[in-house]
Amino acid sequence: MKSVTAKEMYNIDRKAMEDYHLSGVLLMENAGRAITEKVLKHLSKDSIVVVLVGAGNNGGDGFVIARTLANLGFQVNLIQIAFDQQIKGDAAEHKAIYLKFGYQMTQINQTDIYQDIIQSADVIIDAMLGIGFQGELKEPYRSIVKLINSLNKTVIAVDLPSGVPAETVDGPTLAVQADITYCIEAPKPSAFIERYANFYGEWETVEIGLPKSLLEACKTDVWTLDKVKQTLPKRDKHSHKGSHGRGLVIGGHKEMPGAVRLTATAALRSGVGLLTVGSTSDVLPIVASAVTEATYMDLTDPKLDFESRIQPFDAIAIGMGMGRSDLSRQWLDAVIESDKPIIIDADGLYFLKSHLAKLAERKAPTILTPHPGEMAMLIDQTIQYVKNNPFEVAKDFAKNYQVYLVLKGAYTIVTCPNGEQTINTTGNPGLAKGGSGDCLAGIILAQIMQKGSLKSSLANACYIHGLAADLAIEDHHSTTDLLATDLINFLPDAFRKCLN
Ligand SMILES: NC(=O)C1=CN([C@@H]2O[C@H](COP(=O)(O)OP(=O)(O)OC[C@H]3O[C@@H](n4cnc5c(N)ncnc54)[C@H](OP(=O)(O)O)[C@@H]3O)[C@@H](O)[C@H]2O)[C@@H](O)CC1
Ligand SMILES: [K+]
Repeated sequence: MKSVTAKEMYNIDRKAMEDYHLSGVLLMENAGRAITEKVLKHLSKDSIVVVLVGAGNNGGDGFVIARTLANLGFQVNLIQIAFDQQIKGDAAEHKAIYLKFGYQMTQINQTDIYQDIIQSADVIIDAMLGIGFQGELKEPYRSIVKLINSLNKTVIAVDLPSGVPAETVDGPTLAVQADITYCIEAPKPSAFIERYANFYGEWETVEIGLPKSLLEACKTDVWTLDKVKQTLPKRDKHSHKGSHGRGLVIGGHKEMPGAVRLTATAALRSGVGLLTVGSTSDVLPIVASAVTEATYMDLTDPKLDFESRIQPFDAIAIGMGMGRSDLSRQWLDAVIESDKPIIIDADGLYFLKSHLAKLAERKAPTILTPHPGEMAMLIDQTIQYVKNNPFEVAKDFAKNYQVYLVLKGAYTIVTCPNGEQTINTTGNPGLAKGGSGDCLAGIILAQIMQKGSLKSSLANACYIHGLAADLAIEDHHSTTDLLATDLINFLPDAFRKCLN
């Protein structure tokens, strides 16, 4: 599945019309009918349906939905939130068909009755504003949105909840609070941005007959189980431990020995061939007592030649619980100078700010795994700015510094140095705890050393991390009690689901 911006959607629409001779009226009919099909699940034969229709093509979809439902015998009230002269093009054609069928509508200037009609609804269909919405919501939409949100009705949004932009806009958000949104062909980026996502309620896509090749050409993938099944490498019968990568985890200090332990265990559970943990002499025994399958490297040993000791490894993850000592800064410097694929997390990101310019020159891939706070620190912005503009922030950063960026959040976004992005949809609020990120670093370390593209390895790692948490809360845990250790215990179930 793709996530498609408004600009991309308008382009697809235009090409569908120009190159494939699919008319706008036909696409609107398809959209309206596809959504009606879904709406039927929410109706009983006595339901009173109110369809709110705006001035643009989102409103055009509303005319088709109202006509189709009325034609099936449902009691439908259509309110046109626009003056007649504002309804143009394809929407006007469908309005004419609606009226030709003999169905009634209420006009926007009939203020005294339309509020009562909205209040009488069992189900409200919001076909007021879609991807053409820009800026701040204007009247009369503002008052209508407030009225809808004050009522306890089933609200179904067409393409987007009105008031939610396809992508971020500045200013406060006033939008329809939908129970479910039926997204035309693809969810728009705002479905994955914290400040807008809740307005969608649940969301599902509907197919309206646009050529698949046009959608597939869009750059942002919503990573689904199908994608994971297609791309997650299966182990070859003749493989040996050397075929699955030799990983090094560097981190931990005496006040935080658990982080590397989580990373190491997660890496081992995620398919790494051989794993070494490098840490301080006081941390190593604590980790070693819990992680039997790893080997260890004392990074505080004065005789250690760090540069030569990291040479045999295929990839390195650094930063988890590492602390901010001079020693850890030196480890990070050496790791950045190396020609190894590296994952920089947590305290490693703290030191990274002064090294950013070096990243673009690295010969091997660099993967950064910031949460929004760390991202904000790296770009001198507020956390809110990062959360409001995650796609743009991640893309600019990944392209500028030629890194793979895993921007963590409720929907973790993986961005490649060429700007391609994937959105993760697994995971739950149980992950909002110390230790979750350490596990993710371990899964990533293991996955990037397997076959397949780096983009799919990273997207799969995020998917499996979230899936383990989702499976953990199915029967055993809740989002309140879930610990990172529990997540690791559910990695076997997650892998089995993805590999079978
Ligand atoms: N292939 C596809 O994708 C297909 C897409 N289809 C559908 O078309 C939809 C896109 O239609 P669209 O381009 O006409 O825009 P739409 O969302 O109806 O909004 C335009 C209206 O909003 C108004 N308006 C804007 N900002 C506002 C504000 N702040 N406050 C208040 N009003 C504001 C603006 O008014 P204006 O600024 O012009 O005065 C104008 O009247 C899409 O989401 C999907 O549902 C399907 O039919 C078939 C194929
Ligand atoms: K809408």
